[in-house]
Amino acid sequence: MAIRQSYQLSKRAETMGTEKPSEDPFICLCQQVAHNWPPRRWADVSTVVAVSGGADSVALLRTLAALHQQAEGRGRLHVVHFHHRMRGPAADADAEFVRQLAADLQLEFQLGYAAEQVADEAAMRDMRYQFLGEQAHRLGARYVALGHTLDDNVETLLHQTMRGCGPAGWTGMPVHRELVADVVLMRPLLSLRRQGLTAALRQLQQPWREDATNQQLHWKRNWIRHQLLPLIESQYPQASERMARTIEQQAEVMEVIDEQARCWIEACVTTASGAIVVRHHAAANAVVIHALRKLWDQQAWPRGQMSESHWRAALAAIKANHADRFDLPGGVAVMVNKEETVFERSQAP
Ligand SMILES: Nc1ncnc2c1ncn2[C@@H]1O[C@H](COP(=O)(O)OP(=O)(O)OP(=O)(O)O)[C@@H](O)[C@H]1O
Repeated sequence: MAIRQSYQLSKRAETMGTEKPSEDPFICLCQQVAHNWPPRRWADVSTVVAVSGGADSVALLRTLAALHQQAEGRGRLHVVHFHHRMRGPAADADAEFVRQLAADLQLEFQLGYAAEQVADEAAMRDMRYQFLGEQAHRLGARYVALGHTLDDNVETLLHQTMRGCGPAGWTGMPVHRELVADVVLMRPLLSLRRQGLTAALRQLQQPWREDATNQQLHWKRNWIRHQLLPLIESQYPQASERMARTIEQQAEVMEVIDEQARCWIEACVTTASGAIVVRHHAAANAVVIHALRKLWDQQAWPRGQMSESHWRAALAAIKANHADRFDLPGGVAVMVNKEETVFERSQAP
């Protein structure tokens, strides 16, 4: 299988990089990815490709493998799968599927296991990212590539909006960011629709694994994917692409707010271990609330229980002109004086 695939890919590669979008779904996908992330930027350094076995990351792997082969780069592609120790035999089958796919593509394969079982999605993701970062360091890889698509970003936007996030929750996932020192996390498929990926895989006759949880509508994210978005798109064709553009614009707005928040902190805030002291000074509400979130993170104060109304209370304290005293979640005491507001966290979480 490896030889046949290699022949097919190099034959396809001859037509890649041409300006006109190909009608061949796989070549079209390769063109789009090469446009988003030109192989000359990554083919000479090593990349870890995070493959769950799902359609998106399988399409990512097939595409990067084809482009890498065409570019004849000096770097290596390493296929990495993380086994969460959840979902029993189905998870074993995912790992075996990815191992076999890597072997077919004649690529190196690394398998990691979660040290403990955790059901929480965010904790699972943290463990996975930690493993990916460790592997990238160990293998000397410059990039870790993930298979997130435009659909993932739009689903996140809807999810965050309905949970009442602030403006920071509308910025979506970035195309790239630092994962750990010297390793960049890349999302080469972030501007692409999922259906284009599955069309490419069908055309290649490349199977993928259906995640059992993807089929269960009790996870809210999957309800958004399978129920809500199709309903929205039945009335607003192209709604996903439009929402994706909104995400990009919102990310630009957040850059401005972030810069203003940085200046406001510099001008009005003094911090010490366990305390944030804010001299009263007018600034736009969005800037102050964003600055407070940044300050909470700098202090490593928990903000899981800080709802929008708590941030608003903190904002009102900073803008108040009378003495006051109250508590915020996470053991943060707020003391308002005439000139300044002090946020102090003395007790352990
Ligand atoms: N168990 C895993 N091992 C390695 N990489 C993973 C794993 N789970 C997710 N990823 C990476 O993170 C990306 C996003 O994960 P997410 O859970 O949203 O995707 P998925 O629905 O499981 O799979 P896919 O995106 O491959 O269809 C995947 O595209 C893949 O690159």
